[in-house]
Amino acid sequence: MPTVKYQKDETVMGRWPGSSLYYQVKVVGFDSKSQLYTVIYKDGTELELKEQDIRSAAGFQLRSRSRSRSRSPGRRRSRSRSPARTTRRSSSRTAAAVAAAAITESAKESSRKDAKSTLLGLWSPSGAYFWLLFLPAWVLFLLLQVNMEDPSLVNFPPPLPPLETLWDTQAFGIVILWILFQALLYVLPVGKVSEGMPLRTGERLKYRTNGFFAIVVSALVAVAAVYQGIDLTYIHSNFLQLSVATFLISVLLSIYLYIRSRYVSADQLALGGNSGNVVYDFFKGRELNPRIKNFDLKFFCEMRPGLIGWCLINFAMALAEMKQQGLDAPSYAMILVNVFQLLYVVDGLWNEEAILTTMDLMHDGFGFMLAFGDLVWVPFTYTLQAYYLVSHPNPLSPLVVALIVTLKLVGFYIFRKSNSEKNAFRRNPSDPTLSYLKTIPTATGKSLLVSGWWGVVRHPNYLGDLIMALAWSLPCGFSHLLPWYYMIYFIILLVHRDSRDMSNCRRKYGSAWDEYCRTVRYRIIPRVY
Ligand SMILES: NC(=O)c1ccc[n+]([C@@H]2O[C@H](COP(=O)([O-])OP(=O)(O)OC[C@H]3O[C@@H](n4cnc5c(N)ncnc54)[C@H](OP(=O)(O)O)[C@@H]3O)[C@@H](O)[C@H]2O)c1
Ligand SMILES: CC(C)CCC[C@@H](C)[C@H]1CC[C@H]2C3=C(CC[C@]12C)[C@@]1(C)CC[C@H](O)C(C)(C)[C@@H]1CC3
Repeated sequence: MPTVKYQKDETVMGRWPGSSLYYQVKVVGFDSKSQLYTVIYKDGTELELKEQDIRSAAGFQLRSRSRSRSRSPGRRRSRSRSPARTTRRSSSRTAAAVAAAAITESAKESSRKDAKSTLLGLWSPSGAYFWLLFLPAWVLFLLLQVNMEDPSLVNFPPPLPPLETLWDTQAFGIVILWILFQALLYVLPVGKVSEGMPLRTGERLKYRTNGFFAIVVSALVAVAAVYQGIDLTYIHSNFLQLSVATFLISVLLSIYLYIRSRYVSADQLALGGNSGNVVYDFFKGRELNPRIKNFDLKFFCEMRPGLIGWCLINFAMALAEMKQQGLDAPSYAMILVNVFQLLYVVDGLWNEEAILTTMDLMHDGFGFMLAFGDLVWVPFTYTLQAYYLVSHPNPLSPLVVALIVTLKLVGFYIFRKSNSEKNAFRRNPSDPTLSYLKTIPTATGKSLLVSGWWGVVRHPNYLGDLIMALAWSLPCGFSHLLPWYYMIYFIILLVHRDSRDMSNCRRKYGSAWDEYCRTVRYRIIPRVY
């Protein structure tokens, strides 16, 4: 290739199509007719790139550096502290360092865009201050409401208990013991070891996916505790204290996560949460997969203490209902809420491997938002329906029970089938059992499903999840808005996640994504949204 800019076998930086990310690639050829270079990425993906999407490795690094230098003094200070950056500086000519520089620059650029452009500034730096204060206050508000005879949004401010009663050392100890117990179950060499999706470095992390084992052991321990005379209704009567203790743990964990993220190499950072704004980055999380040896903190927190805790709390609420209302068995409504949510959690743990292809695991950093979400938000707000039923009975006829069960099963079917279809396809695109599905190839080498569940709407799994959420609220009746809180929150969460995912996919897949959106027109509800 005598007249072309980049030579065969040269190592250069190639732009990932549809994104602003540059990765190290090797030039394998040039087609003078189309004026396209064929390049090969480290993971073996071969693509054709235009000259303007390629930069020389050395030039790229010089540009990245000079661009960063012009930034705020705050950022200049942090440069000299981070070991990742020290590595880059000391071995500036190595290809790995150039790749790290590229990733840091892209991560920052993507973070800055993210920080600027999202829904109502929700995840903007100033939004982060708001959410940091609002989320814990909102949980407190809900928990104070649910105990009232007539919970209502207009009870504002709800009567606050004396501040000193919110702290309880015993409650703190119980939460710590619970987390340690779950950690112990997680590290036991029982169950399968699964591989995560390839990281930017091409590496695949290993995860012990023994969540089903963990919930079975936890259930046996809970039942044994009841038979030993341990009063689990303690959870109901000390709910506020338990939630405050867990909140404190989530804050300490987030501080630890933020500090450690300052010392990891650039390729371990998530693409969001690295804007340079401390509060925003603390909130969104900087490190993609924080691990202590093989112990994956994000995976553990997302799948274990909060999720299994949710079921334990529901069970305790059923016992509290029997105690408070003098029943021999829980009410139909309480049984439905317990069984439905238990099924949801058990299904998540049974298919634990599938979590490895979700947005949180693949793309999001681990910071306050997820730590708080996993440890506090899930167990203390997703249990509101069961908590509500303890003091607000809602008798159901067998016909209504049958209708609600049918609705739940329909939702569950859509949710499970669609998630399994995508998970199986992402893990093995040439899986013979999926060969009947139509796909669109993308420039990244990955394809998009355009038939089957993912051809009905762009997020069939959200549709199933929403139908299930409806079935969780119906048993509580229509007297108050509070048990419908989950449904309302969930609509907002999923609509926001959908739009976040849409823009990420557009950035990743470019025109192939547009084609997918033209073919599959609706996002979550066929013909409606
Ligand atoms: N209960 C709760 O609080 C709660 C909250 C949130 C989510 N969830 C549930 O958690 C599950 C995971 O949700 P998620 O938000 O992580 O999103 P998801 O729908 O599991 O994942 C989105 C990703 O799937 C891939 N994808 C999208 N369209 C595709 C297509 N046509 N063909 C192949 N791959 C495609 C894309 O990633 P790649 O192309 O990069 O693979 C996209 O980024 C869902 O079932 C959701 O309902 C529950
Ligand atoms: C407002 C914030 C505090 C929002 C925090 C969001 C998180 C609580 C959720 C984000 C992804 C969610 C999720 C599950 C639980 C809730 C989240 C962590 C999940 C583990 C529930 C069980 C399911 O089967 C699931 C594994 C599919 C699911 C994955 C995503």
